[in-house]
Amino acid sequence: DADRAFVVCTQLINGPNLNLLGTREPEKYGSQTLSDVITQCQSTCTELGLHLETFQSNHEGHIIDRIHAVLGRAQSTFLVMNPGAFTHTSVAIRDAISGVQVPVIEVHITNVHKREAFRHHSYISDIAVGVVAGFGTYGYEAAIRLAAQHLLPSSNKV
Ligand SMILES: O=C(O)[C@]1(O)C=C(c2cccc(Sc3ccccc3)c2)[C@@H](O)[C@H](O)C1
Repeated sequence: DADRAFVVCTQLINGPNLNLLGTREPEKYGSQTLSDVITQCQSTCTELGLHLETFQSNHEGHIIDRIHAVLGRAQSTFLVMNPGAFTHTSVAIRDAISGVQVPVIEVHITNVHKREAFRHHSYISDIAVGVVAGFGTYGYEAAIRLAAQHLLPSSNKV
């Protein structure tokens, strides 16, 4: 029916070093690999009737190209993004997000506000819908569920 035509796409974007997730510092970043995170996100998206596309890069420009590319991929898209260290450095990624005008939920595995001072500022947070930080890799699933509740037209028809 008409509702089924409404495709909502979750774009999961991970930044530098996150390809190595789960291989070191489990006390900080947990023991799940990025592949485990993607599997969990796919399961959550399937449960919520969302499409999922995933991307990870250690290169700022490639992340920017991916942000540009999400335009026109679906009738409705939102970004779940862990920019990694680019969170604290990249005006260019901020500008790319502003340019595409797609809602973003910023995710951090660690609570960046409990870490070094240079991690306390984000170039993304004030243009994001919201931020999930400090809940480990569950933060990704939480962000998808929050997006489904807060960003998508209400699915309960009266
Ligand atoms: O907490 C995060 O998710 C964060 O975005 C992730 C970061 C980060 C930093 C180094 C490595 C990794 S990923 C990783 C984890 C364990 C072993 C190897 C790589 C993420 C930080 O740069 C950020 O300040 C915070």
